[in-house]
Amino acid sequence: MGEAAEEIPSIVLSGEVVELDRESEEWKVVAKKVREVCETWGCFVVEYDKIPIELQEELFETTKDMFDLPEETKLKYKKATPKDGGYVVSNPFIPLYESFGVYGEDEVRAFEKLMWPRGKPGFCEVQISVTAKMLELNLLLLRMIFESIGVGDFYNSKAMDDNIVGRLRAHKYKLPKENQDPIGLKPHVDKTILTILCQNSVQGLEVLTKQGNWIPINIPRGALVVIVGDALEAWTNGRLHPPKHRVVMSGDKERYSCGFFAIPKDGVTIEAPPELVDNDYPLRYRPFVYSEYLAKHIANVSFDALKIYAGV
Ligand SMILES: O=C(O)CCC(=O)C(=O)O
Ligand SMILES: [Fe+2]
Repeated sequence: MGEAAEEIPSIVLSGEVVELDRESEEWKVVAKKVREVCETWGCFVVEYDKIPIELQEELFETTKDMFDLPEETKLKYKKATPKDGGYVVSNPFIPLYESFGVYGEDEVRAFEKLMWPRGKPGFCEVQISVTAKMLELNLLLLRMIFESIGVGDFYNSKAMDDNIVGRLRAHKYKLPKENQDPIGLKPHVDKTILTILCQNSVQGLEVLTKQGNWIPINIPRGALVVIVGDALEAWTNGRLHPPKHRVVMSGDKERYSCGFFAIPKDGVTIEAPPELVDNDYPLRYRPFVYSEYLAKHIANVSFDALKIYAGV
C-alpha cells in the first residue's frame, strides 16, 4: 500500500442512510463498508447528522466549565475504582490529561448538584441527550457489522439494546510545556465494544495502522470517530481489529474530547457466534463475562489484556 492509502476512511451516515430499508441494497452497501473498515483499520470517521455540530458545541461548553472548576471541587468527584469513572487527576504518568467519567442519568444529576450546588441549566439535558444519541449510533453500527458478517440473527437474539450500556467520559489535554513530552494519552486498546469520540476542533488523536505507522486521525468539524474495542474483537472471533491509538498534543490550543464507551452490561457473557468459528478463524477467546474481565484488568494497559484473560 502506498502513502496515499494511509488515510482513515470516512463514512457518511446521513438521515437518509439511517432510514434505509434494512433489506435494501443501499443499506447492505453501507453496512459492508462499515464492516470492512472495522476489519482493516478498526476505526473510521463518521458524519452523522443526528449529533449535529450545535449539540456538540453545547456539550463542549459545559465540558470546559467542568474542567474550569476549582481543583478542590473537582476532587469531590473522585471514585474509588476506575470502573465507576469519576474525576481522574493528571499524574506524572499522564501529566497533560485529566478526565471526568459521569456514568448514567442518576450520576449526571448527582454530579450537577455536587459540582454546581446552585444548578447548571442545561447540563443534564445535554449529557443525557448526547449519551442517548451515541447509543443509538452504536447500535446502528453494531447491527450493520453483525448483519454484514452474516450473523444478523445473532444481533437480534442477543437483544443488544438490553445488553449494552454506554458511558460518556470527558477528557481535557493541556498543552505541553517547552521540552515536555507531547503525549496526551499513551498508546492503548479500548476495553469497549465500540468507542465513539467527538472533539473541540483540536486534533491530536493518532492510530497505529496494521502496517505499523502512527497516523493522525483528522476529524472534520462536527464529525465523530468510531473505534473498535476488544469486546467486539472477541465477539466477532477476531474478525474486527481493535487498533492501538494515542493522543499527541501540538499547536497552541487545549484539546477537549468526549468519548462514548459502549460495554456489555454487568454479567453479560461474550461468546463468538458458532458461525464465526472455523478453520480459518479458530476460536480466539473462551466465553467470558465481560464485567469480570473489566474488574480485573481495567487498569491493565497491556495491549494483550484480553488475550491474557481469555485467550484460547
Ligand atoms: O481523546 C481522545 O480523542 C481519545 C481518548 C481515548 O482514546 C480513550 O479515552 O480511550
Ligand atoms: Fe481509547
